[in-house]
Amino acid sequence: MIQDYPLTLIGGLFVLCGWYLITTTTSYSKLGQRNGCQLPKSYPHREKLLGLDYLRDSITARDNQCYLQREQQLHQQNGNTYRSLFLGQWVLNTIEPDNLRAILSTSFADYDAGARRRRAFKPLLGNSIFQSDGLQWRSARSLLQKCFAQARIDDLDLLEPHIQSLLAAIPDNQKILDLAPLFHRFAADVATDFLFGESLGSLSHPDRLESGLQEAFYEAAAGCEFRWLLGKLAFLWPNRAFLAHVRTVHSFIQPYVDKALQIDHQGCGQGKNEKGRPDFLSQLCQRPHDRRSLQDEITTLYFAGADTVAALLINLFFVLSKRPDAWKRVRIDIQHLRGQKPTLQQLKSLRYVNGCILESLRIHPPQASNSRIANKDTILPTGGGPDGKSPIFVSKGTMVHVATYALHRRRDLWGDEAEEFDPDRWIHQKQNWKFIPFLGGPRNCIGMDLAINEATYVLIRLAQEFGSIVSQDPNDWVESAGLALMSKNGVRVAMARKVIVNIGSVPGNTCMALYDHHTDYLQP
Ligand code: HEM
Repeated sequence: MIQDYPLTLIGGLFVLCGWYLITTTTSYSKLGQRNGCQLPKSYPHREKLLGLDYLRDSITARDNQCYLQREQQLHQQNGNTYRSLFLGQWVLNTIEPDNLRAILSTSFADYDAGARRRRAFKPLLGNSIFQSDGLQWRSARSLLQKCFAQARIDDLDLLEPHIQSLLAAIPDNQKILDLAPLFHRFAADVATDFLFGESLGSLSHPDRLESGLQEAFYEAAAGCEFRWLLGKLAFLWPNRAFLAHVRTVHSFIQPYVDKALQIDHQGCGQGKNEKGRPDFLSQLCQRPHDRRSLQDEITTLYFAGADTVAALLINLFFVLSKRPDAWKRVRIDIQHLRGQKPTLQQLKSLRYVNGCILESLRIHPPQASNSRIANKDTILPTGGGPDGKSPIFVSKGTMVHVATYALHRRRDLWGDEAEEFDPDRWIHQKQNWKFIPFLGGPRNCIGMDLAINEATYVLIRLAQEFGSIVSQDPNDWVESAGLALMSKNGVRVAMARKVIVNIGSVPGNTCMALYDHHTDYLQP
C-alpha cells in the first residue's frame, strides 16, 4: 500500500494536468472559435521555457532608466498587441484603444487588479482600495466616491494659501533652483489639507518633509514597482532597505491614522472635521475599520493624491523650462486675468493652458503602465492573427499589460510629431481610449478632477508671477522608477519674476527697465 503511494500521486498529477489541458483547450475552442479568435504575435524569446530573457532585459532597462522606451520599442517591433512569457505564463501586451475600452469598460467585470499587484504593493499599501477586487473594491470605491462628492474638489480657494507659500519659497530673480522638492511639498500640503483637513505645511516648514523623508517615499514606491516586475520571484530580492523605507513612510502616516481613530472614538458619523468641513478621515471612519485598514487607505490616498500631482507638475515644468515659446503662449493665454486669481470657469476655458496639462499627461503619464488579470475566459476585440486584427481569446488568469507611455506616443494615432510637446493639438483633439492617463471606466482615477484643477491652477499662478523660466539642465528628460513617473533629475531652472526689457538709450546712459509682471505680457 505504502509502495503504491508515489504511483497514485503521479497518476493523480497526470489526471489533473490532462483535465486542465482539456478544459482550457475546450474553452478555447468553444469561446475562441465561436468568436474567430487568433493568437497574437509572440515575443521572440531566447529562453523559451520561462521567458527569463525578457525579465532580465526589463530589469536592465529599468536600471538604465529606459524601461518605458524599451516598452515602446517592443511594441514598435512586435506590434500593438503581442504576448510574452513571464515565469512560464503568457502575458498579453496591448496598446490597442479597442482592447482598452473592453478591459476597462465594456468587459470591466472580466478583469481584476489581481494578485501580482497585491503581492508587490502589500508591504506599503496593505489591502487598500488600490489592492482590492470584487465586493471589497466596490465597497471601498463607493465610500471614497461619497467622500469626493462632498469634498472641495472645485474649491480653488483651498489652493491659494499653498500657492502663496510656493511663491514665497521660490527665490528672487534668476537664482538656480530645483523646483521638484518644492512641487513635492506643495502637493503634500494640498493633499493633506484636502484629505485630512489639516495641511502638512511643509512649504513653510521644510523639516516636515525633509529630503530623507522624500527619499523614503520614493524608495518605498520604487521598491514596490520592482517587486511587481519580479512577480513571484520578489522574495529573492534583499528587501531590508526597502522595508526600512516603508516603515519611515508608515510613521509619517501614523499621526493621520491616530487622528482618524480619535475622530472615531469621539463618535464620528457627521463626516465633518473640527472646522466643520467634510474630509476623508471623518468619512473613512464610517466604514468598519481597524488601525491597520485605516493605515492602508490613508497611505494609498496620500500616495495617489500627492505623488502623482507632484509628478505631473515636475514633468510639465521640466518641458516648459526648455520651451520659452510655450511659456510665452501660456502667459498670453492668461493675460485677460490681469494677474487675478482665476475662477473655476475661467480656469477651464484657457485653451492653451489646458493643452499644456493634457500634453504633459500624454508624453509623460505619471502612471506610465498598468495591468489587469482576467478573472474568467474572455475575448479581446483585436490584436490576433498575422495582420493583428482578429479577436483574441484571453484565458482566465492571463495578465494584460498596458504600456500607457507607448500608447500615448503611437505615431499612427498621434501623428508624426507624436513625441513632441504640442499643446495646440488639443484644440481639435477629442479625448478617447487612445489617451488614458487616468485609465477609464468604473475604476478610473477617483481624484482626476482634483489633480487637473490643482496642476492648472499652479501653472496659471506661476505664469502670472514669472516672466521667464529657463532650464539649467542641458540633458533630456530622464525617467524615474517610482510609483509615479517623473523627471529623475528634477527641474533645475532659473526663474525671473519680472521681464527685463531694453527701453532704448538715453544720451550717455542705456536704460533697462523692470516691467511689472502684470503688464509685461506683450513685450518681446
Ligand atoms: C496627475 C495626477 C493623477 C494621476 C495621473 C492618477 C492616475 C491614476 C490611475 C491611472 C489610476 C488607476 C490605477 C489602477 O487601477 O490601476 C488611479 C487610481 C486612483 N487614484 Fe489617481 N491619479 C492622479 C491623482 C489622484 C489624486 C489627486 C487622488 C486623490 C486625492 C487620486 C486617487 C486615486 C485613487 C483612490 C485610485 C484608486 C481607484 C480605484 O481603484 O477604484 N489620484 N489614479
